Amino acid sequence: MLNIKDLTVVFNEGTVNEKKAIDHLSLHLEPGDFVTIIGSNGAGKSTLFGAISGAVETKEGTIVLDDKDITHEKEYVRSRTIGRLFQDPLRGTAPSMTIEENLSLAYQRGKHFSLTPFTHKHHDVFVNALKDLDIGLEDRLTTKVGTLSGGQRQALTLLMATLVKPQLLLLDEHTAALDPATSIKVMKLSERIAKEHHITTMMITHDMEDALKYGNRILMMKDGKIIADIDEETKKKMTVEELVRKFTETGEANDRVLLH
Ligand SMILES: Nc1ncnc2c1ncn2[C@@H]1O[C@H](COP(=O)(O)OP(=O)(O)OP(=O)(O)O)[C@@H](O)[C@H]1O
Repeated sequence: MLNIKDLTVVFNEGTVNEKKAIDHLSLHLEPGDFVTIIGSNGAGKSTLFGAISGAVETKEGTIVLDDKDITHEKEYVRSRTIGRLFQDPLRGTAPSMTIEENLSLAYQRGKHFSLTPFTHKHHDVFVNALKDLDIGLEDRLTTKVGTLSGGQRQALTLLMATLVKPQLLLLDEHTAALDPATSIKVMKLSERIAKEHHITTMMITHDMEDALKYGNRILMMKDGKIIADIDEETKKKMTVEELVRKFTETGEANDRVLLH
């Protein structure tokens, strides 16, 4: 479903600040894969998401999603089929608009007509989707999103990214800024939504326990390359300590490697 071949991304090319952030990286994902991505600061994890979502330019290589070459497709076009969540819960929702207005915008994504007035049919879709989130937002459709907590906002962003099923969901440390209990809730929600709708998902995390607990494959990155690719069977048998040891052996451990 996702096929990345020989991908290279270079920042500030030809200057003293030139940086090869992704270095001839190749990767193949199957439909429904949930891949966790680990690697220390500067390994190139977010840049990889940037290249896939079109936020950063690809210098070399190809990115093919469901048989379509999207390597040089504009970011706004890709955003119709690729959902992306960031660490900051303030990104991804419009604070001065209500929950219903935000969901309406998300619902129109990928459709070629402009905004239509909210209908009762849409209203029911939103209420049911919010009920399913189970965080008490279903009775608050007219609440302005800016007044929600970080966790509620991130859960809403997740819902918005998946209301119309994306081809690919990119989660970039999307629970890192939340308190531990809320983080677990949003993480479980992400896993459930991905599973129920069979959404191919890539998730960056610095939490080794989460990297093991969620998904069916782990990728370890260093210097813009994938240096370890752990399959489902190996992952199932692996302990957090073993994963941390593997991480340490590569010289990748730093103070952002979290153990609970
Ligand atoms: N817009 C940019 N301009 C110049 N250099 C950049 C830019 N974005 C990232 N880089 C550099 O590219 C390298 C990879 O950065 P990236 O943010 O992808 O790493 P990361 O693995 O996501 O790190 P972290 O865990 O800290 O988020 C780093 O050396 C970073 O400084």
